[in-house]
Amino acid sequence: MPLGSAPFGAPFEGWPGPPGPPIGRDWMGDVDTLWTYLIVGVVILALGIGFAVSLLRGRGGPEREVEAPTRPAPRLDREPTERDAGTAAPGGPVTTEGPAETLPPVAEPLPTLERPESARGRLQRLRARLARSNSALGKGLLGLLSRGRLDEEAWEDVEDTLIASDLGVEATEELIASLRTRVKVDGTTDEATVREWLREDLLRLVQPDMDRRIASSRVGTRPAVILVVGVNGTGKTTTVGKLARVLVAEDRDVLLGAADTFRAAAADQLDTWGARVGVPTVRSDREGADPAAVAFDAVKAGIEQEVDVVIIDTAGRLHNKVDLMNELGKVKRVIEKLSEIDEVLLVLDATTGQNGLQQAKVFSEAVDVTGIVLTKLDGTAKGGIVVAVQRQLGVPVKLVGLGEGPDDLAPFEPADFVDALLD
Ligand SMILES: Nc1nc2c(ncn2[C@@H]2O[C@H](COP(=O)(O)OP(=O)(O)OP(=O)(O)O)[C@@H](O)[C@H]2O)c(=O)[nH]1
Repeated sequence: MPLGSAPFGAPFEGWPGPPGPPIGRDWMGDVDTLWTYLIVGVVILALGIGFAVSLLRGRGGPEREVEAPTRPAPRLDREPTERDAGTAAPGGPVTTEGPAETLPPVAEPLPTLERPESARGRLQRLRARLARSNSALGKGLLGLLSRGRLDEEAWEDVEDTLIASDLGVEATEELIASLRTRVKVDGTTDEATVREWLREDLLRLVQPDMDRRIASSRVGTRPAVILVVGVNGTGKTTTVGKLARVLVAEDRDVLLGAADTFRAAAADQLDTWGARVGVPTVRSDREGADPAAVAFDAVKAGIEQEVDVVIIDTAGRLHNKVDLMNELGKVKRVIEKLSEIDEVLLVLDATTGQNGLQQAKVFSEAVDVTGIVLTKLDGTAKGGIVVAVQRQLGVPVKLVGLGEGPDDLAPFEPADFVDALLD
């Protein structure tokens, strides 16, 4: 068969041709060879295209992984904080549940953490506020006692000033009896001397020997647990936030529990306070969730994350006293399934006077109050409430709120307090 008439075409001129019998002698053999070349060519082409495509896709690889992670990141019930990234100082990074797995990097910028003011000396800084609002007590007493001859009318004025400061009847009578004796024995009304008497007597009434430390160190293998209670509006949530700052300034690793589920905004408020200093908040997304369950979760997280102290905010607004007390009792019982409660802080608004004392009585019936936080002492001339509430409950005032600023909560120091009253 002539070359040009080969049914499936012929090799180009000069094509050496495959080894074997000469072309054209066995056309069936030629066709087989042609098919072999064709198939090999197609396979090589396909492989080449496949390789090129995989190279191109390889360049876009990591971005695809971020867009479509194989498993969602473990969910935190809060905004991520610096601790989640493992960069916070005390206590190391917060761990989350679930098996260790490399997760895609979080692109969100980390919040800048604030450095709270050291707790020491805070009352000194805030002393002027205390002195300003309580000048009626200090200056009034000094003025009365050093004005010369003290007749019955003058002593009645002293008594009225003390009662008006919410010192309470019993403490007022004690103080007047002591002052009368000193005036009688000494016979002097020199202002410096009278100031010193008052200082001594007031300090004695404030009971400087009471233990005002706040449980904030780990107990064995578990964190200290602080429960914060009080009527709504007294400054409870604010106090929990400020207390977290006091403890962070003392290098404590803190975790907050938002068990005030009655008011949804309270959890957000707490979250914000915590995030500012890198402290995580355990909360529920559901308004009206069971506060005992949130408190339980918070203590559980605190144990797992090996923090130093868990502080739990509670609700203070319920339909009636019985509801409130039942709820607090339940929160307490449920926490105690995991841990003892080391501290129950009762927050009282110093401006509410007798009302505050009544609240103190009710709360102390439901939980064992171990310390009092007196808020809003900056806005009242009723510094005497410190004495009255300590006497009524037999527990110390441990902290005082002296303003709305984040570091306006100070450990209560009796001597500084009395000095401020007499400034
Ligand atoms: N002047 C002054 N204001 C304070 C002080 N402590 C708290 N406050 C203010 O009191 C108001 C009420 O505070 P919250 O912390 O929301 O009160 P709460 O007791 O948690 O109230 P609920 O969450 O409704 O139960 C806020 O405006 C605080 O800024 C303080 O020591 N001095």
